[in-house]
Amino acid sequence: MDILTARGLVMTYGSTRALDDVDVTVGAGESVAVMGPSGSGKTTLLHVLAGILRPSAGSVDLAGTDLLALSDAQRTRLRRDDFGFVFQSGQLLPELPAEENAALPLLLAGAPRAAATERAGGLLRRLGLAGTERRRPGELSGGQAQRVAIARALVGRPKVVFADEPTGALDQATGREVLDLLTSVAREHGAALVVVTHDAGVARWCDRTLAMRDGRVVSQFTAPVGGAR
Ligand SMILES: Nc1ncnc2c1ncn2[C@@H]1O[C@H](COP(=O)(O)OP(=O)(O)OP(=O)(O)O)[C@@H](O)[C@H]1O
Repeated sequence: MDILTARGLVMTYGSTRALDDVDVTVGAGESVAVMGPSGSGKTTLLHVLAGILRPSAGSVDLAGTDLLALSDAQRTRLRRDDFGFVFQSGQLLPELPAEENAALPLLLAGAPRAAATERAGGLLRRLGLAGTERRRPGELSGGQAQRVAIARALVGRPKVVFADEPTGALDQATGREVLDLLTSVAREHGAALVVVTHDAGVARWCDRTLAMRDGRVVSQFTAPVGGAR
């Protein structure tokens, strides 16, 4: 079953066609890597799929809901409830311990603190961060901070997690570890994943890789069943 379906996406900035008639579908629980040279439209695609940017043309449907037909307030709520986000560098709140950073989406949605931090703590431990729950971001390594950001992206049980170069600020070995965890934990939680990355090795962990060039999807690769997982 497809959870996210985008058709005929066009995004123009003046004379630049950042997206040029892109069709994308993402299955429920599926992980999709988006690759391509700088300027090929990867971030624009991610932002349009996530309802952050409104395309010049085309449609985006999340499980039967037309994202572009929603009001700004409805779209903001849908983003909060159904989507999780991981950015290049975690964007954690420096004053809050790891556990509360990870619990933030639940706390902002009004969940009781004990239940929210318990769920966040469980995710942090699954991500190999047992013992760091009370540390603030400044006391974590880059790889640890990104794992807190992954916990935060998943804590609200989103349908789709969007990650834009989530390992761009990490060395390659740490980056691969984090990407491996991101894909496997998203899979365990039944969340689909759309991840923009420059790391060609990422295809090992994702179900499918889209290659972009000049605003178009020029090829797609499906990972061999049972691949390197
Ligand atoms: N806000 C904007 N205003 C004008 N042009 C933009 C804007 N955002 C993106 N573009 C242009 O759209 C094209 C696609 O940009 P995008 O950031 O999506 O590419 P990308 O593949 O993510 O690149 P990178 O790997 O460097 O992050 C580029 O030519 C870029 O200059």
